[in-house]
Amino acid sequence: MFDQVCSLSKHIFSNPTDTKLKLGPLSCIKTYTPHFIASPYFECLRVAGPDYLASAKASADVLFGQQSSEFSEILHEYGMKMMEISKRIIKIILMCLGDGCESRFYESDFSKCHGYMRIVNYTPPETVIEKEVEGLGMHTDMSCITVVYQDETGGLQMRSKEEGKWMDISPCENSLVVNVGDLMQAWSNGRLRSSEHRVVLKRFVNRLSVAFFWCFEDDKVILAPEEVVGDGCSRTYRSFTCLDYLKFRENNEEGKFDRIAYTVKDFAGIKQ
Ligand SMILES: O=C(O)CCC(=O)C(=O)O
Ligand SMILES: [Fe+2]
Repeated sequence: MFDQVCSLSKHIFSNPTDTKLKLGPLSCIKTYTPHFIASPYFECLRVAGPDYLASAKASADVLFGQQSSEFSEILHEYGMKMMEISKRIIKIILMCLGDGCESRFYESDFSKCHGYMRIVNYTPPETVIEKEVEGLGMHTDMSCITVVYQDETGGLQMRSKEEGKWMDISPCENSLVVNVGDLMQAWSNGRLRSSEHRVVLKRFVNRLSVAFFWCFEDDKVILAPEEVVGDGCSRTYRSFTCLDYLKFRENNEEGKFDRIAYTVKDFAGIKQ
C-alpha cells in the first residue's frame, strides 16, 4: 500500500506548478500547499477524513479528470487503516496511563477523534551551501498522535528531552513512526510529551512522507481527567477547546514551521 501511495503521489507532484496550483491555497479546493509556505523545499497534498475517498477524489478529479479513481481508492484504504491503527495505539497509551484508563476514557474522550493526512514531497535545493538543509523546521504536531510513513531516504529527526540533541529516526522497512502531539500532551497533563521534530534533507535526494494526524473534534474541551493527573499532583494545563488552540497556532505561525515560539504550553500551560 505504501508503494502504491508513493508512486501515485510522485505522479501528482510531478505535474507542472500551474496544474498543482489548481488545488492550491487560492483555489476553491485548497488541498495543495506549494513550496515556500512551510519551507522552500516542502510541498504537500492534504486528504481529509472521514470520507478519504471523496477528499482524494476531489483533488484527483481536478488533476486527472473524472475517470481516475486509483488514487482516491488507495488513499481511502490508507485512511481507514490509519484510523484503525490510531485507535489501537491510543488504547494502548491509555492502558499505560493507569489501570482502567482505557475503559474509562476511550469512549468519553477519543471516540469522536478524526484524522487527516498530508502527503509531503521534499525537493532539496540543487546547490547546497550549508551541510544540512531543513525541509521542515522544528515543530510539534497539533494532533493527539501522528502516524508517519517515511520513504527509505530518512531525514526525520527528534529532539532528545535531556540535552536537546537531534536524533535520527532512521527509516525501517514496514515500520511507522508514532509521534505524540500537543493535544495528547495537554490531555495527559504532560505525562506524554509532544516531541519537537524536524526533517533534514540530503543533497539531490527527493523525499516522500505520509503523515496521518489523529485529532480531537473541534469543539472538544481538553482537560486532563483527575485519574490521569494523579493523587497529589496538580493540573499543568487549563481547559481549552481544540479549535481555539488550532487557531492560536495558525495565527502565530503564519503558515511557517520554522520556529517553535508557541506551543500548547504557551497557550494553556499553568505557571507553577
Ligand atoms: O516528513 C516527515 O517525515 C514528517 C512530517 C511532519 O513532521 C509533519 O508533517 O508534521
Ligand atoms: Fe510533524
